[in-house]
Amino acid sequence: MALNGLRVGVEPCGMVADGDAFVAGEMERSEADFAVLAVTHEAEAAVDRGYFILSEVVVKTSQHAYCVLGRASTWGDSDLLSMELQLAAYVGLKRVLAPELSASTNLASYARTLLALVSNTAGVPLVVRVRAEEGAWARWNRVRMLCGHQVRLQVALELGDDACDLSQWRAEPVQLIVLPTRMFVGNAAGYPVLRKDHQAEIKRWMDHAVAYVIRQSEEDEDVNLIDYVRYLRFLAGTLEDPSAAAAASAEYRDVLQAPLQPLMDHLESATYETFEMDLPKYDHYEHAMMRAIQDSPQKEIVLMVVGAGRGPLVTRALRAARQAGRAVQVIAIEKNPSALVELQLRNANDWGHQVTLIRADMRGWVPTQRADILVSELLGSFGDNELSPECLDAACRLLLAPRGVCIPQSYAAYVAPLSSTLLHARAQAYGDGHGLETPYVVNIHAAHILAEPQLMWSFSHTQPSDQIAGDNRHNQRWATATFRVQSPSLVHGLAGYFDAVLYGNVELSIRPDTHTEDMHSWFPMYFPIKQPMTASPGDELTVHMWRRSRESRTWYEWAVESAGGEASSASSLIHNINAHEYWIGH
Ligand SMILES: C[S@@+](CC[C@H](N)C(=O)[O-])C[C@H]1O[C@@H](n2cnc3c(N)ncnc32)[C@H](O)[C@@H]1O
Repeated sequence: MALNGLRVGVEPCGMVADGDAFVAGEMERSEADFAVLAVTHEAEAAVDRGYFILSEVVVKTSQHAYCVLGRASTWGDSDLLSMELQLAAYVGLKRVLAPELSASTNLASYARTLLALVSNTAGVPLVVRVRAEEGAWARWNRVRMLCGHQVRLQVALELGDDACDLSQWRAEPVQLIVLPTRMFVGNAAGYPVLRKDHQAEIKRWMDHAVAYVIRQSEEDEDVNLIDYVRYLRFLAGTLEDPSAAAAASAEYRDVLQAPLQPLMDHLESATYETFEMDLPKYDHYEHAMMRAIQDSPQKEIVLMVVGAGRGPLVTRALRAARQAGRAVQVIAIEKNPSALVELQLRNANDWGHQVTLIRADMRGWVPTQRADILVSELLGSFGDNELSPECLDAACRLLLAPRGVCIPQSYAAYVAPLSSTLLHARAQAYGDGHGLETPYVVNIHAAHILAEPQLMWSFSHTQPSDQIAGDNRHNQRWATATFRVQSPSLVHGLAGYFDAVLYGNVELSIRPDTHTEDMHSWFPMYFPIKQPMTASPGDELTVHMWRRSRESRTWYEWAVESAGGEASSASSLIHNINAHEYWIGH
């Protein structure tokens, strides 16, 4: 089952005389959701006249506007295109297909016409038709750059006989996948089907918010479009159901969220509830605690959960102790006073009053006895971005016994360059135009990750507590990583990930290649860059990243440089210098 509802349209070959009649007749008979129809009959005479006469117009009324995608006249008079767009806006068409962008198109003049059109006509986005072929992406990229990344320019990608890698198109505003009928072959019963490689490609797109257009090729004038429409619906029906975790996170696809600040702010009960639904995360914690309890040389083990929230790790600690068959005294420390109310409730109802509850900031509480095992979950999407290093340094100094263990033992942050028109546009629109120098937590979907993520830095909590420095300078970092670009791309920023060693070989990861199965607590991070950067195959992209700290603030700064030979090197700004847009409060 597709995560997004499948919408299939038909585009008849040749001109349709009456759009309304086509929609009510052939389109409905083909079981399509919409039709692609010319707006007018290329009526150049209308330009001098200043208006269209009825016989020149295909879509005459707004009656069927909801199920018609307009097609502009072939390249020619830009005044005619302008009149067509006005008419399209008038009858309420939601989009208009622009003439094809091909190898023979003069890109500058094409871009100028499109930009003039979308700048003049309020409300009707233009969809640029491109064939998926060598050089197509570079042409589109030049046009959208010339148009200043206009968000009302979108893409209709027409597939052809050749199979080519379309992953870079997933970072683009592709609204339509066009399938000419000549791409189909006949099966044993004579019905149209797609080749295996085309099927696989179409299925990949079915997980994205695109619609499909069956374009009737000239040689297929007599075919029954209903067979093609039904075949696409059949293909969608063969998709596997998404896992529960994928279904739960689907509604957050490409939604930008400000990262949580659990140290500076007090979280709400509903936020804790969302955390608690991620059972695989707590299973891993329970396993790590059980192993640490088994390995402990102490007779009576003291286990502290620092930052206990509403208590899911406390429940798992008690279970781990039972499974290990060892006597464990559990102490829960939480600074959020409201969460402490729920902790008391659970202590009475579920834990038989056996847990000691402390309302305190772990950085300042002095215990009467120290912990043999100190458990926390203070991890953000970039590992250290919820200030786990700052909190655990202090907690290890104050609370941990000399040979005690900290769960997690260590965690590391990774980045990869990313292309995503959608994420960049959303970051640009975020926060009154200040949104491009701040990171976001986002379920990254309409994007192309340009290379394998690389390590930026790590933090470890395995050193003896008396060797942890009292100031925070040792938690500052500066890292550089270089990536080799494989395909022509427009870099819109960085994807950030983390992994963590909880204890021994019990690990958590949100890196795409090592992601902990079905864990959904953490979406990746997106660090935008203000000005997207073009990169060509073979170019090197160098990412610089800083973790800086001063007084009660910690923040990241980041920059990207590209080098493709002397003449084609470029550098982004160093983003968020001195925390001027984003910081994490201590
Ligand atoms: C990400 S939540 C995890 C909560 C809980 N362990 C869970 O798994 O649902 C982090 C918790 O740590 C608490 N916290 C953060 N910094 C703290 C500090 N310095 N001292 C005590 N609690 C802290 C927050 O209030 C929050 O409840």
